[in-house]
Amino acid sequence: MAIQKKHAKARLDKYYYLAKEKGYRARAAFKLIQLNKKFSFLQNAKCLIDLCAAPGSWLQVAAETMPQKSLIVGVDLAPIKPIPKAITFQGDITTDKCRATIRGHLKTWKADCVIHDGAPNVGTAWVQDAFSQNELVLSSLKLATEFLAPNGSFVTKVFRSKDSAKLEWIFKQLFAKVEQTKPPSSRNVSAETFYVCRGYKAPKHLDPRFLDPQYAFAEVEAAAVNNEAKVFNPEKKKRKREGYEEGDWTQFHEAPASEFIQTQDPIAMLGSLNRLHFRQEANGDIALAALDKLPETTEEVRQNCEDLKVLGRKEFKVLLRWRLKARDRFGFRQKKEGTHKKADKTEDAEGTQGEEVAVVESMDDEMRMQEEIAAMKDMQNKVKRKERRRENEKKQKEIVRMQMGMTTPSEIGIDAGGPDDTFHLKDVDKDDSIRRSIVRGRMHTQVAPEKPEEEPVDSEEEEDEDGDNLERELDNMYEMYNERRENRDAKAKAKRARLQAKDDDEEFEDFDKREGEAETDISSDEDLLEDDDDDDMASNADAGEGFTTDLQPKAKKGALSNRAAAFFQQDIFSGIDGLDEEDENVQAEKERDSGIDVDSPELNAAEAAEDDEDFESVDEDEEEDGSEPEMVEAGEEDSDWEEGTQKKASTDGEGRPNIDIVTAEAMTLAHQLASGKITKQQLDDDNFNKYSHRDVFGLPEWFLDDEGKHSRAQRPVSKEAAAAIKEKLRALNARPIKKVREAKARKTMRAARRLEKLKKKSEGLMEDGESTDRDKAQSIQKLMAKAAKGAKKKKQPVKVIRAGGQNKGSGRPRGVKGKYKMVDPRLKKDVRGLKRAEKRKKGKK
Ligand SMILES: C[S@@+](CC[C@H](N)C(=O)[O-])C[C@H]1O[C@@H](n2cnc3c(N)ncnc32)[C@H](O)[C@@H]1O
Repeated sequence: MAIQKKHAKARLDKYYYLAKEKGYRARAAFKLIQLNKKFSFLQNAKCLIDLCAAPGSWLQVAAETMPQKSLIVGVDLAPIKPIPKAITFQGDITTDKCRATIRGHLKTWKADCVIHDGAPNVGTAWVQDAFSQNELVLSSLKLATEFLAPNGSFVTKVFRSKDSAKLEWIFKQLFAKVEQTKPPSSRNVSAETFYVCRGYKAPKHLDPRFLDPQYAFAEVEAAAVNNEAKVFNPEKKKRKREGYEEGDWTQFHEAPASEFIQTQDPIAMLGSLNRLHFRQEANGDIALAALDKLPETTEEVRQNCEDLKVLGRKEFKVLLRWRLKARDRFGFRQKKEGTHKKADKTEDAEGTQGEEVAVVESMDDEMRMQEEIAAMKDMQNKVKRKERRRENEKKQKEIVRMQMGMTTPSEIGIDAGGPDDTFHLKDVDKDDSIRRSIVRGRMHTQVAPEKPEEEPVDSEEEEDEDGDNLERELDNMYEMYNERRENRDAKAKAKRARLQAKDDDEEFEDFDKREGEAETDISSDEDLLEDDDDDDMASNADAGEGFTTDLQPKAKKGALSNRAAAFFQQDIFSGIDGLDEEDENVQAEKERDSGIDVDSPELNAAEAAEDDEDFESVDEDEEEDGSEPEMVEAGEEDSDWEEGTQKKASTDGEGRPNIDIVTAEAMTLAHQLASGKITKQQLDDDNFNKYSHRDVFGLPEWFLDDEGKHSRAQRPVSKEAAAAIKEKLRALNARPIKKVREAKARKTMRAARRLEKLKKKSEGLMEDGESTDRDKAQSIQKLMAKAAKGAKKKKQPVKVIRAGGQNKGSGRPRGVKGKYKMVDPRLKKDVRGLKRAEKRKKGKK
């Protein structure tokens, strides 16, 4: 079964992004918002206690929803960064110390609301998690009973388990109204549910057992016990969720071994008892004494009787055989009842037909069958697992080999695909959205396999789950890495925003409608000019290219990316000097470029070959005779959009394409074409290289991102072309961007103001009749020196911060303003040492 990647992405759902946008510390904020929307417990609360409040999103919601001057107290094991209008402290809600601290903060107040979203150290066994979460709920309820005002509300998270019913029962004893709900922002996959308990009854006396987990969770009804399963399949232990039976408070049960011999239901005894004993009671049990002395009662039998709970199938069999033999000896083997009980062949052979042996023998049959089935299943799973592991290893090796340049991606595609490919590229081509997702490496895309897969067996599911977990972890880590990178680097952020926008068809349509309205997700001019290096594959998909055919010529493209071109077409840019100047320059360069006499058909071929380059062509033939392209590709709309804008942007008055060449490779290629060094046919042939049919299906995003950066066709670059492009870029970079120009203008303005001030002051000095000319000259000189000093802005020193301790993570270290530089502690010490040594050296000289 293919590993699904849906989980990692699914975790970053809309609430995650919404929380980020709204400034909440966790997406959990929406759970409280939604709970409060339904039950309105916050609006009128004047005092609230948030138990298990870190990182503090519930406190944030409470602070903004509750009336001004409310008292809000939050506690958690983890520290909580300060929140306006809330008092927070670190503590364990199960301790008396925490209770005392809350009491200290509340003083004489009573809480109108106690909210609890606690989760223990989740990640161990589910049952354990649920149990300790429920214990935490009881602890929070205990605090609630102490601090809640009569009629107050208690809102808590509960993990659904056999104990949740018990908890509900307890809530109902203490509150007038108890409602269970799961807000939409709580993930469906999560076992959590929320109880909103209103109208606290504030009983004068509360039996402490109510809030004691030992009692509280002990009275759950037991389910019917399946003794057969315990005996036939003792290795498969079921989770024990039943609790104690009414009136049966012990977990240990024993019976005399003689009872086991006499009983008609030996399975039930073996399934329910802990021990079969041979102990003689006061009155004496003759049967037991006889049994004790029987030669069949071997040491092995005795040992098995000691602890039935630890026995396996084999040992149970031994006991059941022993029972039959003993019954034989005592002479109470019974007639076989009914035909449904099969007699054991060996015993039948001895002529014991009609005797009671059915249970054991049928068990043997049953067990044999079960064993066989289990063995077969095991074998099957093992083979599958082995195959899968081998395939993964092979694929991994191939990837490494490919990274080392020892193989081609297409080889990997063939190997990984194998004869039973779960999908076909052509199918994917048919659906544009799927294709785009796949190109981005999103394997969880909804490619519906033609044949529904068989229901996987349990063990397989577990295995896949492991794989999924690993995959999810990797995805999360990659996502976190990307986030950190984006925080540091605005360019990366802009790039991501651009990619996301490209991914969204609606955005494209909208953009089209607006025809050049502002594109807000592009943050800097440089970004606009920069063309994506590493999203080539993605942009190919967006441009409507299929996986199976890449031969159709693409839409043309100018020096600026489409978005950049559209961006700069906005009215707001029309009056800006620099940008107009830029346009003129670009135009001038275009004219210079179009000096290369490139006729369109050749150009088309060149651009078809330049698959990975920033250089695309208009389909001249199509434009002239209006004929339809031979192949209608998926994603046609997008490419239409691209073509439309491109055509407008880059044809001159006479309908000839204006080609602006922005890369050295493209320049080299254009030169080769123009000078006849290369023909269209050769270009076509060149286009079939190891990069042209890259199979990206099933590859994770991080891998594709990296591949996109490095694994691409290397085109020849001539020295002249490189120099020409370099020159062009230099000219482009020489032009200051608007912000720089503005800053310079501000500086000039400030200097002019200072000069004006100086003038006024010196005029005043000159008019002073008492001072001599010399004094006046000196004063004016002083003023000028002062003004000159003021003009020189003090350069802010760069603070050197040691990494480690509190400054472990990314982002600005606490309490540091201005420029800073993070260094390795060792480095800092070493540099200091060097400086000291240098000083010493100088001193000696
Ligand atoms: C899901 S988080 C709470 C999120 C919080 N409601 C928010 O909106 O930010 C669960 C918290 O329970 C806390 N926790 C678990 N056991 C605790 C205990 N015994 N005492 C205090 N806090 C505890 C954990 O430290 C964790 O921060």
